Amino acid sequence: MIIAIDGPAASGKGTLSRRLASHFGFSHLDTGLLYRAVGEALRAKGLDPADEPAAVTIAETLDTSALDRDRLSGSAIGEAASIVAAIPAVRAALLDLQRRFAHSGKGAILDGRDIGTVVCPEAEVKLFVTASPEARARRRHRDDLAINPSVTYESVLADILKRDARDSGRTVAPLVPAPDARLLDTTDLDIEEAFQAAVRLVEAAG
Ligand SMILES: Nc1ncnc2c1ncn2[C@@H]1O[C@H](COP(=O)(O)OP(=O)(O)O)[C@@H](O)[C@H]1O
Ligand SMILES: Nc1ccn([C@@H]2O[C@H](COP(=O)(O)OP(=O)(O)O)[C@@H](O)[C@H]2O)c(=O)n1
Repeated sequence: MIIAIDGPAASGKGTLSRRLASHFGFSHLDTGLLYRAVGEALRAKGLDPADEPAAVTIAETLDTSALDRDRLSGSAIGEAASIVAAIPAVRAALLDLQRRFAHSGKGAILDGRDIGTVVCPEAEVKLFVTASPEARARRRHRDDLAINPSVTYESVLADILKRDARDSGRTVAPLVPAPDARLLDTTDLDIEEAFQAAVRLVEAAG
């Protein structure tokens, strides 16, 4: 079984995916880390994330064995990820490994922006996880404060809105719910409530 989980920044996709993976004994791939790793590699070389040939070369030779959310978190890398993610050849270079992961075991959960629409349109379960921009910014702000105590809620909200607009407005694999996705709005749900709601949706899909 393949479970596709898509949604905007800080909606709770990763938290939900990890819990569902452990509950159902499925493997999990956080596909945002692929784009973050490409963005971070460009930054580390002092290159512009919009440098298309360099971004494509990095994506084609990416070492996916060492993707670490802690190392790749942060809004600057998120922003770079969103810029490289709008380059069609970068997305093409990362597609095959995502599809192989999805079909590699008895069950896989992938979370990202285009899992239900492009990577795994055949997924048996598709969830589009969302929450109000303010709720998402509050959550991400709490996380970011641990790294940078002076970061403001307003700047986190602005970053999230800018990234969502770029992700939704790009021509290739935009952030949009698959027509057959179930919507899960977590604005007024805590982590446990969101998890229980997701389990019900997965079980209802068989
Ligand atoms: N339903 C929820 N209620 C409150 N906080 C949540 C909820 N879901 C996730 N979080 C918290 O919000 C932050 C962002 O969640 P995360 O799973 O990383 O989102 P995403 O993967 O969509 O970017 C994390 O600190 C997480 O613990
Ligand atoms: N399947 C995916 C996953 C991420 N991405 C891009 O990668 C960026 C970072 O993704 P992420 O899932 O790590 O971001 P957060 O939701 O954790 O903030 C997104 O803003 C998208 O631009 C994508 O285009 N397609």
